[in-house]
Amino acid sequence: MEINSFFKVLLSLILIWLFGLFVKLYNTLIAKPLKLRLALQKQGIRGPPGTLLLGNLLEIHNAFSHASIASGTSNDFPVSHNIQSILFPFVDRWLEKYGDIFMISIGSTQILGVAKPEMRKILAPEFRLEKLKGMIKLIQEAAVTVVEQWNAEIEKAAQGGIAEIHIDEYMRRFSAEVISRTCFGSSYIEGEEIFSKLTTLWLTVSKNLEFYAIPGMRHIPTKRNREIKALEKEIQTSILKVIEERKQAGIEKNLLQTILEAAKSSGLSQDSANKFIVDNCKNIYLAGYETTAVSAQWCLVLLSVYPEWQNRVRSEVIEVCKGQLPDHDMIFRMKQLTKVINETLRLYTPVPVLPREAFADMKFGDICIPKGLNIWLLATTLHTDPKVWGPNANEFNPDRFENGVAGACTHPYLYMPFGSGVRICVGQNFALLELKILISLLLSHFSFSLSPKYVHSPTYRVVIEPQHGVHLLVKKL
Ligand code: HEM
Repeated sequence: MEINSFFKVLLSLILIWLFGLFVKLYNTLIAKPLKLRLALQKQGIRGPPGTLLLGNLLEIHNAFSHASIASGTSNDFPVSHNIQSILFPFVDRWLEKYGDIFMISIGSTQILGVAKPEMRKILAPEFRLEKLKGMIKLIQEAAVTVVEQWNAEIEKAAQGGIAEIHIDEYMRRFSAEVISRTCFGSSYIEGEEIFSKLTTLWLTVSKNLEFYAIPGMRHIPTKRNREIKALEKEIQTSILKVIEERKQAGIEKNLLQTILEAAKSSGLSQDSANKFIVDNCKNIYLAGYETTAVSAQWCLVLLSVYPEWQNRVRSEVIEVCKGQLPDHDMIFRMKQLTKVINETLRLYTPVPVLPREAFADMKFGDICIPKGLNIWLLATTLHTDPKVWGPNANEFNPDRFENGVAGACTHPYLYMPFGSGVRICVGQNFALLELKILISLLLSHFSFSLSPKYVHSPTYRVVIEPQHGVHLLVKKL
């Protein structure tokens, strides 16, 4: 009898739990998206029709899978750099059909939010100008290492002083070394394991990026989700190991120490403090690693395709640096280099979509944004819109930045390689410094052109990157 009532209670609890789960799923997957859609429809905002549960997800997925790759060898490099039409053709279609603002539905979870808002307060001062000046030496050293390695490759090649260099790993190592040393006081070798696992994590997540936008998708125990979980655990262990080693070595003042102090003063339990530390370290590695490496790759590709610009920037570097390593003041004076980097980040912006979620009802101009709505700012669309940049919007023309960003487009906020608003990239100045020092040093030592092996095919795997990597023919000057 007692056992019977025990099972009855258990059954009732299970039923209540199942009912709760059903209500929650119904709300998240059906009621909430429908309510948001209706609120937008009432204001005349339209979009492609989608299915009840998946919205436009399958359409986006198919478009991604069949996106035509802009394949072209070094000899037929496209004059137009309209990567939007290659990578996000459906966006072009929807813009044409539904206007500048359209709605799509794919659920509401943001999957790769890079830093917690409260960490901004801690991180932002770490990248202030005076702090950056202190980082220059480390960046210079990492850039000099790339020069030495390329020199060694040229010596090895012995083909009239020209080497074919696959630059991807060099750019990644440079970026990783700079972040490891400036932010964490460890060398790339110590952090190598973390970077390689992060890259694997990155690639695993990016295989079906759009599906992870569905609420709860990450928690379903699929094979891929289990792989992701295992990798995250390994990354956590590796980061905690580096932190422990740093502690024992008596850490100097660096970003890691700032994060540790913030965790200590937050009054969190040991487990939560560890999670806080690991999350933030992971975010810095993720946010600053691939983005910088891939920007350097695209910049070198474009300088190879446009030798007149390569010569123009090199002349400037030689004139400003006079054989010295580029420092902060010299970098400030390099106008041609700044223009080329700006143009690279416009056409091949590494982060094409900036997601935002409205935490409260808000109004933008005439549009009422209901609480809970996800807003995606499509940087690639904004960066190549002829209404914003003029009829040559898809061409490489660094001179458009002659009078800065404000002079190049109809509104400076429409240029957003580093995002915009309160969550703008905290590492923006740091990244620009890294890129300028590296590119100017490479230009003063080498000339380069695209190797016949290079195939131009930008692809989107969390950042926009060259699908088959970049091979350059590099000659010592
Ligand atoms: C060319 C290189 C880089 C590009 C293109 C880039 C781009 C971006 C973008 C688009 C965002 C999102 C901003 C928004 O949502 O408005 C972001 C956020 C962030 N970036 Fe970067 N980034 C680069 C390098 C770096 C570096 C080197 C670091 C640090 C070492 C860094 C640290 C961060 C952090 C911490 C955030 C999160 C800020 C927040 O959410 O409050 N980034 N970055």
